[in-house]
Amino acid sequence: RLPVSDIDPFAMDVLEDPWATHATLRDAAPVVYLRRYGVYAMARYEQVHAALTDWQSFQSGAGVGLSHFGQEKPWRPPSLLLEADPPRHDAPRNVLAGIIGPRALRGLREQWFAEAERLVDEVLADSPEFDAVDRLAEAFPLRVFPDAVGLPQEGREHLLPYGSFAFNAFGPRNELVTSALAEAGEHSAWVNEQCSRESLSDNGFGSRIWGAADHYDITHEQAPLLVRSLLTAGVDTTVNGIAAVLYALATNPDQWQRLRETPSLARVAFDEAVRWQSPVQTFFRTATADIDLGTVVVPKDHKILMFLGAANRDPRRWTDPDRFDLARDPSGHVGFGMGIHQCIGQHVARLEAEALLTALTARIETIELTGPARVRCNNTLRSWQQVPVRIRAA
Ligand code: HEM
Ligand SMILES: O=C(O)c1ccc(C2CC2)cc1
Repeated sequence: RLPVSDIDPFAMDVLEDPWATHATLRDAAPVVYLRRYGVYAMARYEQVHAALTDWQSFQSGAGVGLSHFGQEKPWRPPSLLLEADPPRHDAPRNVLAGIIGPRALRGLREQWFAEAERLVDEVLADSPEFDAVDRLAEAFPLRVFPDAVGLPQEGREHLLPYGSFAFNAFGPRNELVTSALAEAGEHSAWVNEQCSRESLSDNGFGSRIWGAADHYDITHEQAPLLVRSLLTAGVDTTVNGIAAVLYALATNPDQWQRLRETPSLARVAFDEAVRWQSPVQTFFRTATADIDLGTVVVPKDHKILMFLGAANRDPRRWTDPDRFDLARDPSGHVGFGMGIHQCIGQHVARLEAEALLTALTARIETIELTGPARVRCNNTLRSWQQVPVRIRAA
């Protein structure tokens, strides 16, 4: 018998505090039918990992949101990576891998570390009490990433609201989407404009994408969409990943001290925060045929909702999963996905976080929460509105 649930994972109270709902879904069954949306949900690590690594049965080409692109027109032309399956997915993926992969980022390390030190020095020169989202989590990615892409200075304020809308748009057309529709057109127009060759400065990620088209690795028609992928996925994600690690450290003083003693744990701290908070909480797939999952057969063309955040806290996979613990080895988490679509920007994200955490551990003795942290509800992102902290300089 198919376990059915009336849970609404996109309800505001669940988006605000999803962890109990995740536990309910994990414990109900390996696969649960969500009657409200007519989709099949997976919240355990085993099933989520299996679906992420089986792109032939669980396709991305019909969209990775609730909407089925074969039944509804997408709000924007589909991504050539996120919303494409092999073979169409292959060349765009290889091109981006060569531009934002770990080797390609070596030239940015020194510059981003210096930029992080400058930013932390500025923050230290101000009040010891401040909002870590505003002054660090948003400020740092916006200082280094648009320049690395090669964007002009003006209009960058469109980036966060554009990303926020795009992540809301993967979910149902609830109030989070309808309330942002009016302004979405303006943000989208600006983003699309920045993807053209003439908008992008030389030697950035953007101009390198156009260069790949000159070498016939992709077509010139595809180039702007690859730049759009960077602008859509490259900002809100790192902002909320950094907010997550700052929240984790401010609420776990013992872990902050451990990081100060061993600053080389910075990258582990970031990945453990991505596991613990899962900035990207959910994604969908679409069944390419009837999929027999043992307890359930998912009919062809039905949507499957994968709870990455729930899988990352599954006690069947993780010891003491709800604890942020730098002694843990977080590798294998699905916070960056898994398989052929695994986050291609994870190295950019890790470098940003490592640069900022290194600057913070060198200059700050303690960091602690001075009030309740506030979540900004989003259909896909675990997004922080405010993380009020007090710091003591080293
Ligand atoms: C903490 C930061 C980040 C998180 C948590 C994150 C999470 C994810 C996840 C879960 C996926 C898999 C989507 C799927 O399987 O359908 C993904 C894919 C992707 N990410 Fe990230 N991401 C982050 C940062 C970035 C950055 C900084 C960039 C660009 C510079 C980026 C670009 C992409 C792209 C282009 C894909 C699609 C890859 C493909 O389909 O082959 N991401 N990301
Ligand atoms: O290619 C894109 O436009 C794209 C948009 C959003 C993401 C989320 C997973 C980080 C990834 C790619």
